[in-house]
Amino acid sequence: MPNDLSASAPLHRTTEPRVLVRVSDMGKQYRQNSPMVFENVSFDIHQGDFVCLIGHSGCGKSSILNILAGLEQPTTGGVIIDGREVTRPGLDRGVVFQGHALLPWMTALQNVAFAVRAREPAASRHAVREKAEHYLAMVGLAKAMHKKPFELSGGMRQRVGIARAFSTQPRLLLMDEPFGALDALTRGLIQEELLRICTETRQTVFMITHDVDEAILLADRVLLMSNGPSAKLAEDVANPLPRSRTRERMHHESGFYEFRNHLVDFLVRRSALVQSDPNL
Ligand SMILES: Nc1ncnc2c1ncn2[C@@H]1O[C@H](COP(=O)(O)OP(=O)(O)OP(=O)(O)O)[C@@H](O)[C@H]1O
Repeated sequence: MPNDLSASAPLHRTTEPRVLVRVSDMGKQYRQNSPMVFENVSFDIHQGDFVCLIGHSGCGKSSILNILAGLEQPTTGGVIIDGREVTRPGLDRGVVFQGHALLPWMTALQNVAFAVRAREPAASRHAVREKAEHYLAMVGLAKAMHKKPFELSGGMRQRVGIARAFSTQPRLLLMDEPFGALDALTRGLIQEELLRICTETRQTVFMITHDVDEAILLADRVLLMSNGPSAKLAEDVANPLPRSRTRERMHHESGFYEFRNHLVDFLVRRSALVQSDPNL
């Protein structure tokens, strides 16, 4: 099983893609005299990559995502996105959290249009509406766009959040357990939609998940964090399955069970051992 922190390019690529995100030697401590939550975290994300971050509760996954979003500052190290250091939130990054965070008094269309307007303040009303409609249709909500959040199911609300994030055409899409609150069937449907959209638009994504099968379906690479405090990025594993994977078929792909066992074994065993022996 690949386990190479220096070579972060996924398998199945012939030319080296452009580095979009560079995280260097990053660490976070929330209070003086408290332990570092995580430290020495370094990785690259290439243009068009879908990268998932997995680790046990409290190892600092959301903190890392919040630093990439510019919502938190790192204690050590930093993040460069497209040549610029991240110091604050920006429209070059779209964020989807577990809670949908939609504006409750606006319809789905108005919620997405609001984000499009923020990105393109000079665009005509017609252009903004067209774009918002396009992204809602992309997530299968063409017929529900005039509904307000309380009139939508949890899965539909999360789709609006995804449409809103895509509508600003971010360089980097950040997702913090976006499907954690959804039932398994809805989650599966949205996961496949997301993978299709990301492949079509070559969207670069950094996503946190607790779900190993979700990571296998979506991620080109899986980053594995050891347990905190002082958590480390222990492994950077390329997904051996081709991008054309689907939930239905991926179990039959060669390498599926080896990859899955590798990830599960990390979570149940190696994540706790990394502190004492980083070679495990
Ligand atoms: N704003 C904050 N102020 C102080 N401590 C914080 C803050 N945010 C996170 N922490 C602490 O940092 C540690 C890591 O939290 P974080 O949410 O990043 O972990 P996580 O891996 O995403 O956890 P989970 O999987 O449970 O969501 C925790 O001990 C948490 O209490």
